Amino acid sequence: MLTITDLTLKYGQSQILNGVSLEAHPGQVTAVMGTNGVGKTSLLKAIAGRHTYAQGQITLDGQPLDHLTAFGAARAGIAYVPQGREIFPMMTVLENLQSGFACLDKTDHKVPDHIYDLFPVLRDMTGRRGGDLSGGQQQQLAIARALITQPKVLLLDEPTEGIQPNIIKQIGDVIRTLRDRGDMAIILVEQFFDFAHELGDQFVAMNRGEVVLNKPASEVERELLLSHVSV
Ligand SMILES: Nc1ncnc2c1ncn2[C@@H]1O[C@H](COP(=O)(O)OP(=O)(O)OP(=O)(O)O)[C@@H](O)[C@H]1O
Repeated sequence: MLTITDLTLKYGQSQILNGVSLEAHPGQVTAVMGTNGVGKTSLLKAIAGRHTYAQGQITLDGQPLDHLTAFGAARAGIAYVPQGREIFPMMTVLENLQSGFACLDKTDHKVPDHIYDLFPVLRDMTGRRGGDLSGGQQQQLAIARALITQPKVLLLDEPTEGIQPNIIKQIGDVIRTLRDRGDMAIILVEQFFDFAHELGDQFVAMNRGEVVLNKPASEVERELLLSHVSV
C-alpha cells in the first residue's frame, strides 16, 4: 500500500499542495480528480521523485520513500506515465520500451511477454519510430514502458487526453486488467469524468492543493463527486 501523509509542496513562494494525505491499495484504482491547476500533476510528480516537496511522508508497504530521486522511486516500484506521454519520437517502439530498463539490473533487461499481450498493437510495431505512432498508440506505448519495471504502484496522468474513443476504451480495459491482477496500486489522475467514475474504486477530489473528498466508490454519489470536480 502506498501512503501519503500531510504532503506540502511549493513552487517558489506558491504553495501548491497543502497537507495532502491519501492511501492507494493494491488491486484498486484510486482516482484523483479536480479542475485544472488544483495540484494533481504536482502530487504525482512528488510521488514519482520528479519534484521535491517541503513536508510530509511517503511510504510503500511501510517503507519510507521520502525525497527519492526519479531513479530511486522507479527502483522502489513506482512507475509514472506523465501527462503528454513523453515518448521518444526518434526512437523505435522497442527502444522506447527498453528505455524503461534504466533502473533495472542487467539480468532483468527483457520486455516481459505480458506487455505485448496487454498491447498487441505494439508487437507489430517494434521497429516503427515512436513519433510515427498515433496519439492513442503513443499512450499505449507510454503505459507499456512504465510496466517494464513490473511496478507496485502505477501513476497515470490524464491517459485519455487527446485520445480517440476506441483507444480510450482499450486503455480502460488495460487499467481494469492490471487492477484485477491485484498486486498493483493504480493512481489515476483524470479529468474525463465518466472514465474516472467507471474505473475508480476510491475517489480523491482536490481543490486548491487540498483533499476535499476521499471515499470508496461505494460511498460516493455520482452527483456529489461531480460537484467536487466541476468548475
Ligand atoms: N514548474 C512550475 N512552476 C511554477 N508553478 C507551477 C509549475 N508547475 C505547475 N505549477 C502551478 O502549480 C499549480 C498546480 O499545477 P498542477 O499541474 O499540479 O495542477 P493539475 O491539477 O495537474 O492541473 P492540470 O489538470 O491543468 O494539469 C498550478 O497553478 C500551476 O500553474
